[in-house]
Amino acid sequence: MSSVGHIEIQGLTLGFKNFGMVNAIVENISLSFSAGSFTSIIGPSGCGKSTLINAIGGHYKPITGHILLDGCEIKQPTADLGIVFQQHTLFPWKTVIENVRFGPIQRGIGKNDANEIASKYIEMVGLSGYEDYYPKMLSGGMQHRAEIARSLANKPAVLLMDEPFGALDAQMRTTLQDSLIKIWDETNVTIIFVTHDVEEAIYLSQKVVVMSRNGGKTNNIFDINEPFPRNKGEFLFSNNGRILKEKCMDALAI
Ligand SMILES: Nc1ncnc2c1ncn2[C@@H]1O[C@H](COP(=O)(O)OP(=O)(O)OP(=O)(O)O)[C@@H](O)[C@H]1O
Repeated sequence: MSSVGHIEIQGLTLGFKNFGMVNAIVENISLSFSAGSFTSIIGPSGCGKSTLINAIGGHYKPITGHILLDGCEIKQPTADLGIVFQQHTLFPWKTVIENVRFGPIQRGIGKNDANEIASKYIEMVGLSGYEDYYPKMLSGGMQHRAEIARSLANKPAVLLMDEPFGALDAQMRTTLQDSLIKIWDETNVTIIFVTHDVEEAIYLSQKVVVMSRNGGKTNNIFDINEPFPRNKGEFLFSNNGRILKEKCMDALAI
């Protein structure tokens, strides 16, 4: 079990100012993500999933309430909070290894050590041999792998993922899902994963949080008590898998 990466959300309200008025998106939610856990967040479009994940990443300030990482208030983005988005954010003018070692070098780590760190995570995501490729020379799935390696190279306590596999075809998605579970197992990082795909949420996570249409309420939280490693096909079509899927779909319809 990991000792770092515990996120605690207390009475959180998030919103945006429009014409001088604050429009609350997420209202008074409280949630806990234990250190080293894997949680998925699902919910209807526009309910505030991305807003919440960005706030956990230190990009939005709460209107009220608190977001704590291991007991300390999150006030700004830090290396402890890695974020992977659906859209690619790799530097196009840098190679894979230059992208991945960027964070460590920014943190003052020497080039040789940064290369070693980068190589470790490039290998972990299955991109060995592509170190000197530029992003445009990689497929969409490979770019996602490089993004994940770049986040992991900062040794974050928490990895926040906002629909990272949303734009990929089904086969690539399954491959990356399996890679992610392996990476989670190897790193013990806390993962908070936003997705539209109920099956993806159930397959990957220990817990699924369903946000509601109004005020992003999180009253429906389902524990996925299926041991890892999971067999995707078997689990999703098992009685347990089907019941969980139905429960999530019902909660989404509220
Ligand atoms: N920068 C912003 N300024 C004003 N309103 C915003 C801003 N960002 C998001 N919103 C609004 O906040 C609400 C929630 O958006 P958010 O992107 O968090 O939803 P979501 O659940 O992630 O949606 P989707 O599933 O479609 O990605 C939306 O109504 C959106 O218009």
